[in-house]
Amino acid sequence: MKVTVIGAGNGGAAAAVELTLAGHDVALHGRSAATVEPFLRNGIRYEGVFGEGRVTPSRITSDLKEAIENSDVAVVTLPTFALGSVARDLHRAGWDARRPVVLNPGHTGGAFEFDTAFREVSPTIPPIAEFATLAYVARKPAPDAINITGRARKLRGAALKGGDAAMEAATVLFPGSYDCGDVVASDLCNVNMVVHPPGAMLGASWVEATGGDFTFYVQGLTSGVVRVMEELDRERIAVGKAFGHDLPTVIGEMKAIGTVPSDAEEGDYRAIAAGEANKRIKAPDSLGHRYFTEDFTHGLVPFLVLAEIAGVETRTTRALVDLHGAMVAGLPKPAPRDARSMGLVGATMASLRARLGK
Ligand SMILES: NC(=O)C1=CN([C@@H]2O[C@H](COP(=O)(O)OP(=O)(O)OC[C@H]3O[C@@H](n4cnc5c(N)ncnc54)[C@H](OP(=O)(O)O)[C@@H]3O)[C@@H](O)[C@H]2O)C=CC1
Ligand SMILES: CC(C)(CO)C(=O)C(=O)O
Repeated sequence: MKVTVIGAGNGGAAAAVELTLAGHDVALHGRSAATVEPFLRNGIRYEGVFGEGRVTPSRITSDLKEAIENSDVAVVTLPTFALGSVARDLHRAGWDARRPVVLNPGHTGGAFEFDTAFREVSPTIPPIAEFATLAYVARKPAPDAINITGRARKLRGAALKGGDAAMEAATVLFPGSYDCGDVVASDLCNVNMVVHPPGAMLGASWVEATGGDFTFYVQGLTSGVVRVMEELDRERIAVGKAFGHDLPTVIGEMKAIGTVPSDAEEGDYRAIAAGEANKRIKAPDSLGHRYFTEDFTHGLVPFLVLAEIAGVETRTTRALVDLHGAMVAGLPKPAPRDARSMGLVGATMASLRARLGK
């Protein structure tokens, strides 16, 4: 397939490596010339789950128009606070309603937000599918390199109404991904909104005092953090139930993904620290890190929107969101993914189901 990967950070570089190795014709787009330049010079050096080597995608560019020319499908692999602006940029660059878009990841409400932003600028909408989480655990050790320490074994995805072509493309491009049938189920299985906020919030002073010089799970996932995480997860599962979904615990979901050991008990939240890809993950270096900027405003906030539609009380989630709001007041941060940006102002169960095509 001719595929444009939008985003040249950790996930985008990892996707460009996997898709190129699989024989797809890949164009890689990064918004900054400075970010794509090292890849242009040397290709993408990779190590980890796909072995070691260097790949050179067919095109590497910071020009979006050039990146999407003749492309069959776009894979958006960016921090999810970028999805609204990317939808508008894609339309301006000439992306039309016939070509599918895969959000890898969409996290919670990504497809709703992308769809809403695209509708603001275009009367016709491309097929849109989202993954609940990124297909990888990956970090750039150098500007021209990517270390891919994990690749999701099973990757939950779903498409909005009219988005089947996007989900079909997603399953071809990313083996192991599957259609869980409903965007709300995919939204509620964003593992990052469960595994990051409790430790980030309760460890915030340690983050600020040390600049994140501790391991987020091995050291930071203490008993108190686990108890808050369990409560948050209970609320997520209750919201799922109200929507008719029998969701696994976050540990069950991570077992399927492959980021906690397969023999872990579904209720053993400490098992996250035993996951090979998680063991060395460092704590956020500041309150500007994505565990703070993204997983509250683009994880828990859209989760609260869904909880409200479902009529489920979510006190722990609300407390985390409120504390986060107070803690980062006055700091630069992305606008939250709220009911407006998801196109869900005044939504009811019935209107939401209609939007899903259910
Ligand atoms: N990395 C991982 O292991 C995991 C990541 N995730 C999730 O996957 C998503 C992608 O993560 P990851 O790839 O690590 O993210 P990165 O932190 O690597 O993303 C940084 C890149 O995004 C670009 N970017 C930031 N904001 C915008 C914007 N508004 N418009 C266009 N480009 C933008 C930056 O461009 P520039 O170079 O110009 O600054 C930079 O290249 C996130 O949602 C993350 O939470 C989930 C699980 C694991
Ligand atoms: C894999 C995961 C979920 C672990 O925290 C992540 O988001 C990260 O890489 O930081």
